[in-house]
Amino acid sequence: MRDATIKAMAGPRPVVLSGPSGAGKSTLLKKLMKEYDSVFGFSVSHTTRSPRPGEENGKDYHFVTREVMQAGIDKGDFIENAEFSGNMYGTSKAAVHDVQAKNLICILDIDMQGVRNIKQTDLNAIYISIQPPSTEILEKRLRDRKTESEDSLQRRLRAAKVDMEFSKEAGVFDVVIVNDNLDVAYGQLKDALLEEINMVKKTSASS
Ligand SMILES: Nc1ncnc2c1ncn2[C@@H]1O[C@H](COP(=O)(O)OP(=O)(O)OP(=O)(O)O)[C@@H](O)[C@H]1O
Ligand SMILES: Nc1nc2c(ncn2[C@@H]2O[C@H](COP(=O)(O)O)[C@@H](O)[C@H]2O)c(=O)[nH]1
Repeated sequence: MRDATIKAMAGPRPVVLSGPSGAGKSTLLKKLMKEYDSVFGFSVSHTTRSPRPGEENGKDYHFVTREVMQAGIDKGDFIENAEFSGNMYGTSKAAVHDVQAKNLICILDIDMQGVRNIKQTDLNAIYISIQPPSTEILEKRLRDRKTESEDSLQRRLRAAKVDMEFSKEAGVFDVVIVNDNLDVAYGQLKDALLEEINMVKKTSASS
């Protein structure tokens, strides 16, 4: 079992969104956070990749060097960390703590290595996999997003194949959503989280 420091902040169950790069995790979670801004809070990960146009340091990610990230890992500041497509990514204890301290549902957007590692903590998360309708559509979405070099795109597509198999493993995910039509997928995501959403709304109305 990994470090259980986070357990002390027991509140609503965190939500882990995972799935191939380009499947639509950020798109869905941004919609969710817009509709329920007083219910969800985003766990801001650290990464060594460069910011994309429009991404803000401290909001989308904490953009750091490998040296800074490794020092934080060595100090025990991270719940989990992974290497993905040539860059380091990780969830700090502070990122989750900051959201839970506000009594919000903490959303983590992490890859499958992160899922495996978070599963070994006391976080008691709800695990949701966002999958693309097909690898062809995934590739088109990633290309159209225009954020990746050809090398990064190919690495992400290779990782996607493994991820798509991982999503079929029994007992890993509570819900698997195929993000074909965005509105349908968003409806399924809301349905999966309805109980938690209502619980947080009820708690904040009574306090
Ligand atoms: N249902 C959908 N139909 C068509 N396009 C979509 C749909 N969902 C998301 N997209 C588009 O696909 C692209 C990838 O989506 P998004 O960036 O949300 O993926 P992601 O899973 O968060 O990727 P990453 O893990 O790399 O951050 C974006 O350009 C987004 O606008
Ligand atoms: N294990 C972790 N994976 C993470 C974290 N933050 C993001 N991610 C995943 O990385 C890929 C690529 O993200 P991108 O923003 O460069 O497209 C994607 O699958 C994310 O889910 C993290 O803290 N830990």
